Amino acid sequence: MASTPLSHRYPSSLLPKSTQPHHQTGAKLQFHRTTVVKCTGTASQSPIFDSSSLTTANSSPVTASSPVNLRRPAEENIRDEARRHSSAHNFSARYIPFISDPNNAPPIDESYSLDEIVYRSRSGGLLDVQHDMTALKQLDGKYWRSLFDSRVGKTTWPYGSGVWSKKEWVLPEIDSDDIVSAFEGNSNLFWAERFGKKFLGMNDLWVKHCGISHTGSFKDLGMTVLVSQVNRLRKMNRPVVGVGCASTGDTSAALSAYCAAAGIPSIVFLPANRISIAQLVQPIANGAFVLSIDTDFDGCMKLIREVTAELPIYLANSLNSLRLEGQKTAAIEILQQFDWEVPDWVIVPGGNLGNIYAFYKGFQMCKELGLVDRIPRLVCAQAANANPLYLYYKSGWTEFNPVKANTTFASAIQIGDPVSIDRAVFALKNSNGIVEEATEEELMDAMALADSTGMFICPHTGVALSALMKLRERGVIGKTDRTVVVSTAHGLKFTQSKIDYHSKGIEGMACRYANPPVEVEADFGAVMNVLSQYLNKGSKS
Ligand SMILES: Cc1ncc(COP(=O)(O)O)c(C=O)c1O
Ligand SMILES: N[C@@H](CCOP(=O)(O)O)C(=O)O
Repeated sequence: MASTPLSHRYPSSLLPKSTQPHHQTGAKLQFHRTTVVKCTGTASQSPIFDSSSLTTANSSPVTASSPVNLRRPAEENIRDEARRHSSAHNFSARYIPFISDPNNAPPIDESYSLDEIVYRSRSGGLLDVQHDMTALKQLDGKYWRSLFDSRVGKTTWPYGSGVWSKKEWVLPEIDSDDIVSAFEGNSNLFWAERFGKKFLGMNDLWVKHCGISHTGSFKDLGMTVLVSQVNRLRKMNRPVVGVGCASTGDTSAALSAYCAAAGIPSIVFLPANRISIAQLVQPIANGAFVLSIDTDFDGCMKLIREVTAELPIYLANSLNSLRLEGQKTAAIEILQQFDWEVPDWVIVPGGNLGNIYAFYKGFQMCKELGLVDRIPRLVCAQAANANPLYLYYKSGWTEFNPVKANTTFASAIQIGDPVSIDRAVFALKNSNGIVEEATEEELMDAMALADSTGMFICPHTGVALSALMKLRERGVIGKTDRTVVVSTAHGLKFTQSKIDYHSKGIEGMACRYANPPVEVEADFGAVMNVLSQYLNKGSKS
């Protein structure tokens, strides 16, 4: 646990501004609570939801007959407006030790306020954010579904974000004023019609495009939560001089962007020459302090853990369970996008393994709170060059050994010693899950095939699609099974790998689906020749 007395050693310019009036510095927090929710029943009966209100999610009741003022006063911005509509609830959350075997767990006598700076339990294990489920259960599944549905696609602060539209389940106690958001989430759930039909004989295949996002990856979902909490801690005058992470390129991009938006210093440790140029330039452009270190991701992770134990730099990797609270909203969003029908399978590419647990947690919370009656089966897909979870799974969960991760085109999951291994195993065991792997050729071919049907995916999504292809081939995933593949980053971050593939420039790889450009003279006849050759081949459907 990082402690605070180091603060006096740091320049005051790096320390947070003075305490805001609405915060206390102790563990118990004070909010603008006007009423306490005691009701059960549906959303329309609750003080935090009014179905007749066009500006839903306000606490001030607006009935169908009330005059509804659709525009806020000109001098007000959306934060001011949110301040006027302070929510009323009694929801809360805290850190507890992560329990991998609830049947054999001792009673929990250890917990921490989310306002404490703590990443590990007393025994050195992982932590988990535990919500007050009793309070959340005072409202039924129908209520939560209506509330979340009412907030989609609006500009109401902060609910216009796909993450903060589920605020009560994420960080219930944070003041909306402290939230740092780019209205992330609400990402497209793409019906992969042509890919599904052509290559898999499937008609109900979907790709959740989490990478079509503010910084181009799913990391935005977790980072808005973490940076918002840091913003709050700094307003509480906690000595957080900056926020730091080790990264394979996406966590660093998200961290630097959200910190820049909030005016908080960010420090990123990157493995030298192991991330794409697009990912490298993101933190540079956003003003982060960028260290390019001559080691791999696991080496960077070790260093950042040591550094954050010494200095008041807040750790932003998914070891910090706050991140997963944001990431889990992608699972809730998938259910929402299917009108609360549960898909059969969800396939997630895995590296440091926080995300697979976040998906499990999101689905499980929806089940526990009555929004749905089951959860999907989860598949975690790894690159064969960085496959410690796959090997563990294949051993029948008997022996886990970290590996030395080899170079992979799926560079963001080149991780050999995943921090969240216990969380991932828990998620897979409790969802009747499966682990698959993909070789470099398999993942690059899958990416090329997906792109040829109109997507533009990253190699990690290629890993997930390749896992799907194998599971279809073996008949594990059926033709008509509703299946969601989670796309984790934007393909534009990984153009070099696509260039290498399409120019057939990868040693030892056939690049069977390469589509290189044809060089031709600036001459009508020459152009006509190549066109007629192309057209005679017949356009492949
Ligand atoms: C693009 C991309 N896909 C997948 C992953 C894997 O996520 P996780 O580390 O949570 O397993 C990462 C990061 O690790 C990533 O950046
Ligand atoms: N792919 C990640 C690796 C670190 O994962 P995290 O979720 O633990 O931060 C990255 O982009 O850095």
